[in-house]
Amino acid sequence: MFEDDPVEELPAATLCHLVAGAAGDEQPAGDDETLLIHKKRGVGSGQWVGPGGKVEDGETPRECVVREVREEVGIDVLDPEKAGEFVYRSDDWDALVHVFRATEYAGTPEETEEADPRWFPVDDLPFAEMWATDREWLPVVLDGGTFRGRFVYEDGEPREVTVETGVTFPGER
Ligand SMILES: Nc1nc2c([nH]c(=O)n2[C@H]2C[C@H](O)[C@@H](COP(=O)(O)OP(=O)(O)OP(=O)(O)O)O2)c(=O)[nH]1
Repeated sequence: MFEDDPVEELPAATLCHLVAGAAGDEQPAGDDETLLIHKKRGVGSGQWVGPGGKVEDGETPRECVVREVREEVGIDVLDPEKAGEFVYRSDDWDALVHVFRATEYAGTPEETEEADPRWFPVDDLPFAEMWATDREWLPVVLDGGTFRGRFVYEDGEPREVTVETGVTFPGER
């Protein structure tokens, strides 16, 4: 899928999708829920997204996602697992985005300068206020699956949407 795209030259970024059930004291009650943030600044501000951000020099994507979740909502994710990756291209920002799924965390999500966190039922997500193409892959990730994708936006609209599910990430957990 990335054959004609020099993805290794793109800046790397991450997203974390935390899925929690009714188990454990600090987990929300009821069926599975997932933590989204209402992003206050940066790429995608004003939308509901998974916490995450840009990978810094010398950092692995897994280290980045742990740091970004701590910075944005004040919790530690304990078991981030690679669940997907996609190329994102637009008029003003290109990236290779590594998507992680996690089920274990320590702490309580709190609002920060960057983000307002909220739990959503996994089957009732605010897609109208999310990136248009997230609906193509987020249900797969929340259901325990994997994907690879390529999304090209022009004038804020998706022009190219390609998703392959059931992929593997050799060398990743
Ligand atoms: N949900 C979703 N997130 C996306 C898409 N494309 C895309 O780049 N992102 C995410 C990946 C990163 O988490 C985020 C870009 O990084 P950021 O602006 O949050 O970076 P940062 O926290 O390091 O912030 P900053 O210091 O530059 O302000 O946008 C997309 O199509 N869907």
